[in-house]
Amino acid sequence: MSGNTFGTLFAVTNFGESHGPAIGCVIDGCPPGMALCEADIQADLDRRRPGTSRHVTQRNEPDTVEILSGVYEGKTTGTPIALLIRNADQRSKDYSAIAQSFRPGHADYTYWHKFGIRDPRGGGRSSARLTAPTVAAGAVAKKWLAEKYGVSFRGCMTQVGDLPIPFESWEHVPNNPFYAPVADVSALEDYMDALRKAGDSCGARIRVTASGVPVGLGEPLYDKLDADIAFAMMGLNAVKGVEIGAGFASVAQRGSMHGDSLSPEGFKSNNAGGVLGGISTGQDLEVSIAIKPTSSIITPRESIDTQGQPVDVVTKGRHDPCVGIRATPIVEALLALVVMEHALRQRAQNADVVQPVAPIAASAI
Ligand SMILES: C=C(O[C@@H]1CC(C(=O)O)=C[C@@H](OP(=O)(O)O)[C@H]1O)C(=O)O
Repeated sequence: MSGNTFGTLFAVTNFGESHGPAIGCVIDGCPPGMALCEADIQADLDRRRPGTSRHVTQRNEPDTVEILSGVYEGKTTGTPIALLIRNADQRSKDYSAIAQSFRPGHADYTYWHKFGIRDPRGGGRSSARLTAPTVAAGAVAKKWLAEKYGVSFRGCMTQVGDLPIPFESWEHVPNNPFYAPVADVSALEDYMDALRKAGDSCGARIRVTASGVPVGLGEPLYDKLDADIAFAMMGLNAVKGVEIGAGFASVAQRGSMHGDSLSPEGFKSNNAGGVLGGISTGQDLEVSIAIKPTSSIITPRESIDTQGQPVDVVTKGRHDPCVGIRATPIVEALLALVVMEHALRQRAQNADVVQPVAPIAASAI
């Protein structure tokens, strides 16, 4: 294994580089018989694609998906589904000045040492552009999970840099370029405009939830549902932290408060984030991630070149001052891939298990 395939039963192999001819993925293990067309996938790709506001990279990629295999007469056939997204707007000369040096905080340094060779154009394989195939695969998983179990996914930005974003309503999320759950995003716009002017970057916190997840998904020990969620999230570029449910706040909670009380009507809180003992409770899965500031910035920084000599690094080109702004659809897709994998496992092992007590309905909290 070389780290390019996610999942076993629903295995997604990602390929390509930011400035190569195309990027994409092959999904092996999608159940047959599901209606699937490009439009089902394109909607999520359009939510992630670059160049859609002044707050993100100005690289203009249509990110049009082509289904090359695995679908016949509009239905999945159970064979590998190959999804292709052509690169259309590369500007590789922006990278010539830093081809022989390392951007502080970037994978340039580790790729060079690991492989002894790297494609420096647009970050090559380490580019955030490689999140597009993840979103495409996630859209396929989301569709199957919605049709089979009624699972739905949504996410939002809850902090940009040092500016917390209060939660007002999910309704606002599709109406602004930040995926912020607030009606008025002027404070976020001002924050990002000032940051861009300063030639700097910032991090973000993203929340993602899955609703309607059946109780019982996950494994007791090494493949816990929450462990796999953390594994998936840490596989996303720039992620430095993952929280499930109350997360780090649970350190300061008392047991009398943290444990979610049960009633015949449902759970009374969701500190567990929808997972107990590595297995889904039927409540919403609640995940938050911390994304670091983008490493490609125009502010000069101290570094070294490939000969070990000191250099000042200035990154030219078209970059996201906050990669978190476009992260929400990616994080939803990753959660969908994890739930898909565990839903297929559960179907394989426990489809005939008779519940001694019917699972309680997910609470309305
Ligand atoms: C193109 C995308 O984002 C890119 C992510 C990226 C990086 O280094 O991660 C660098 C930039 O690429 P380039 O310099 O090649 O234009 C971004 O524009 C995308 O998300 O589709």
